[in-house]
Amino acid sequence: MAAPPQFHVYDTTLRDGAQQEGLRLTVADKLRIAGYLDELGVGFIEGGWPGANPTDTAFFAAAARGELVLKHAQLVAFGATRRVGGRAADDPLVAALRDSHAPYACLVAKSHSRHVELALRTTLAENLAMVTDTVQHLRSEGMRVFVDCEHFFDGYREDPAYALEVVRTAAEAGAEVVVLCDTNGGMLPSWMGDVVSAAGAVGVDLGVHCHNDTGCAIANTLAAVDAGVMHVQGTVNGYGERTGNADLVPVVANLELKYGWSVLPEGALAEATRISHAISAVTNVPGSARAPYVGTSSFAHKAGLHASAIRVDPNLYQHIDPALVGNDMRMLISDMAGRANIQIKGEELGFDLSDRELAARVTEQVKNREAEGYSYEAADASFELLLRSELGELDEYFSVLQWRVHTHSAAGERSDSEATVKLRARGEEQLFVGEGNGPVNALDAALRRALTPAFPVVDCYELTDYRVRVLEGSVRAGGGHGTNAVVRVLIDTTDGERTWTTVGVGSNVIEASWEALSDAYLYGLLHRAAPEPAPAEVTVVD
Ligand SMILES: CC(=O)SCCNC(=O)CCNC(=O)[C@H](O)C(C)(C)COP(=O)(O)OP(=O)(O)OC[C@H]1O[C@@H](n2cnc3c(N)ncnc32)[C@H](O)[C@@H]1OP(=O)(O)O
Ligand SMILES: CC(=O)C(=O)O
Repeated sequence: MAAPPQFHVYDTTLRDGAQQEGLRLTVADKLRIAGYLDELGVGFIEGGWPGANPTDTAFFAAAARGELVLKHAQLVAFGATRRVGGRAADDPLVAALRDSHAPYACLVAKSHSRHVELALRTTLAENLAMVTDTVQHLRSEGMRVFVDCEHFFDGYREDPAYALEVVRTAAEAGAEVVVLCDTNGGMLPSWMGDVVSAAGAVGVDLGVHCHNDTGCAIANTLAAVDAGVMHVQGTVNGYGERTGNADLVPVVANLELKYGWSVLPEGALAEATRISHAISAVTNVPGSARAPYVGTSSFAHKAGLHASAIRVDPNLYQHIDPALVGNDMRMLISDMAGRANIQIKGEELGFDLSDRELAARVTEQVKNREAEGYSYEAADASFELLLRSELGELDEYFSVLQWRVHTHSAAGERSDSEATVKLRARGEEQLFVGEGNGPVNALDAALRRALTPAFPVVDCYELTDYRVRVLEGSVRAGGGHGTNAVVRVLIDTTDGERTWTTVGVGSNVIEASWEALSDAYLYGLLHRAAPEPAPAEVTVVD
């Protein structure tokens, strides 16, 4: 089934999305995001509210200067109907829409009689006059106009005749699409159809704009599509005021993949994951791992039974092929793994685990170690070390003979730490001391110094994240609690090109950190890009 020819996708990430708590966009951010939205292939990009704040005004000015070149999308300037009792032609915010140079304006208009009386503090007739005056004025200035009917669904439930009158007024004044807004986000999917159908009787193209306060924004948007709207609004990653707006990516993915409609340019949907993540990087709001279609967990499989079926056919436990949205299947290793998880993951890492007994042995090891507190799901690098060790393929790049760390602190002074690491690498015993502003930092410094003569590459390894979790009642702690509990440490390390995660478990944070740290160096050495030059001469310090 093809989408109706006039159907289009309208993005409001830069306007309603920016109304999210904690989200603050600069002009440069907005320009970058607009570029990504254009790559996604949306039909319209609502860039902000010119005249309402300097950033949005500057964004439209930058776009008009040619700093934003859109291949697919049309730029829309958002604003409101004119002030009560005034004239659209004299209204400074309406003037800012005209001056935005955007080809389209989208006007928010009140459509709920109680809002007109209480929030706008005017008559129902004056609100209609504000709609007519503003739409006609902008049309006469050459702009194309959409109207967002604020609180339409709540207004319809309370005073259907007035809500429909606002839709009719906007259409008669020249609005091309009248958008029904669930501003407070209180609707349910089964309530949408009747209301949209009633508005459909007006005879103008309708749109829908849903908020997620009932957790139903995407479902409500699709229910409105089923009832005949021709325009869907939403934001990438569901950004927006309170609980957010309808997340546009699952909306378009559902339309393309479930309805079979072509609503994006060919091939664009396969960029959805990259674009969603790229926009998260600009907004600095981490994307949800469980976001439909594009989350890092969207096609991650943990349960053993799932994995065993996936080994036969991945689609037995996936609703689509993840490649359709540019995502990947991931196999997780945990105490819920069965042989199949281990085999799939092992094969992914390049090992032959077809031997059932071998796979069963690794599975048992994983389960036992997870019971002690290890978490392989988050530490792929440690899983690979465990696997290599079980397969007898773990090269001993170094063996640690001894390590210790001291922390000195005096009242009122910053505490300093000193660590000593003694190890054997390339046949040489080395003893190095490292200092740091904490015991883990000192251990890292000592280990790095001890390894550098034999493996200079370690100098470029950098610890980028360090997470500690106290595991109350783990098997290893014998059910210990509080300060007697087992500690799990996860360390992310990078060599500038790839990043890997290792896990350590111990009865204290230093022991756990040491395990995660030394495994991080070992994994890095196993995967170093080029063979090391001949070991430098070793000088023993201490
Ligand atoms: C549902 C939505 O999310 S719509 C988008 C909402 N977004 C924003 O509000 C962000 C940008 N807003 C702003 O920067 C400011 O609110 C401005 C510049 C628009 C207005 O600021 P101020 O002039 O200081 O007014 P303030 O924000 O206190 O009140 C809004 C005014 O607009 C009026 N108003 C509200 N909706 C409308 C409307 N659809 N059409 C015309 N006027 C409206 C209110 O009645 C109020 O009027 P008053 O000044 O006579 O009391
Ligand atoms: C217009 C808009 O953002 C709303 O009604 O929610």
